Amino acid sequence: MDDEKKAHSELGLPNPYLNSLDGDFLYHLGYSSLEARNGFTKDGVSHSFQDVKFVVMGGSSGRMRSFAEVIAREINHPVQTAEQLDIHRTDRYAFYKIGPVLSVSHGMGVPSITILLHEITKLLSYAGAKDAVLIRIGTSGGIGVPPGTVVITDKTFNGFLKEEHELVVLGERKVRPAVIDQELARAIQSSQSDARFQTVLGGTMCTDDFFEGQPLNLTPIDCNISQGRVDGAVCEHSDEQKMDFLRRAHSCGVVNIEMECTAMSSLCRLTGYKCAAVCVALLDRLKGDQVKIQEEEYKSFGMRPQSLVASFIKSRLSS
Ligand SMILES: O=P(O)(O)O[C@@H]1C[C@H](O)[C@@H](CO)O1
Ligand SMILES: O=c1cc[nH]c(=O)[nH]1
Repeated sequence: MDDEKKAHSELGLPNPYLNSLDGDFLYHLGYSSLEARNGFTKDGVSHSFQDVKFVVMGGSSGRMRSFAEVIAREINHPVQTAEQLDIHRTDRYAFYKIGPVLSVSHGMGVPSITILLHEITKLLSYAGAKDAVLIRIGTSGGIGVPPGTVVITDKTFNGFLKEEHELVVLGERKVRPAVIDQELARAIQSSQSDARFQTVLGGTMCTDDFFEGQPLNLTPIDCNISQGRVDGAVCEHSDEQKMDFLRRAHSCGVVNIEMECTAMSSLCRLTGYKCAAVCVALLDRLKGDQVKIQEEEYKSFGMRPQSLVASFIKSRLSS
């Protein structure tokens, strides 16, 4: 085996340079490869990342704090308060460890989740937790599904309605396949224990903006409207163009729109980690753009992906 292939296979990540690093500091998480391998101490107690089986991620720090306490209760973890479960070292990402579960915030959009995914998959790989599963619990705009529906993603699309993720590396456009694990998506759906809400398996479109569209200007605007809202500070497309695009997306199987899924599915495919996206729809975009949801409803909708993923993790841990 040549040196490059050997380096790659030792860590299990597709980067031959990693093995020659003299220690790797995961700057945005605040942990080092040494701590990933050997464990770390918090409040005088030793912890390891080697036992991690699930990494649950979501945009906001409050949601991930809540999920830390939800999953602690579900799996009867000896420690149940967010303060005790909190292992954050930087203020970039909220970070909790609940036995075999990490609960981590990822911020909004592809750049923010991408940084987390690079660092968290290195952390898992250094720790030898190669079988860990990554699950995003989020909010989204539905297309043709009622608000409150929980969408478990079975296909991830970019704003061109392709199952691809695009990025610019060294001044060149790179296109990577963005495919998601079907068996995992179905297993999450079938683990639902709370029958008070609807779930659907369906396509999720990832965009680089909540309002207009992608920053890339590579195609005519009507091919690339993305979330296509007409209520941003700037809007250069018409409401009719928006509706045509949303209907076209729906006819391709897209049932919700968010801002992270193709980055996650394409990076996980390359790093070898299984991943899933479980997002509640806050509105039906075929009926409007404004998210006018009341606070109580927002809170209860936000708990749905948490409840579903907690049931899934509980069932996996007890099987
Ligand atoms: O996980 P969250 O609720 O942050 O996911 C969606 C996609 C964007 O990050 C954000 C836009 O409101 O919500
Ligand atoms: O419409 C929406 C709602 C939540 N998140 C999104 O990205 N879009």
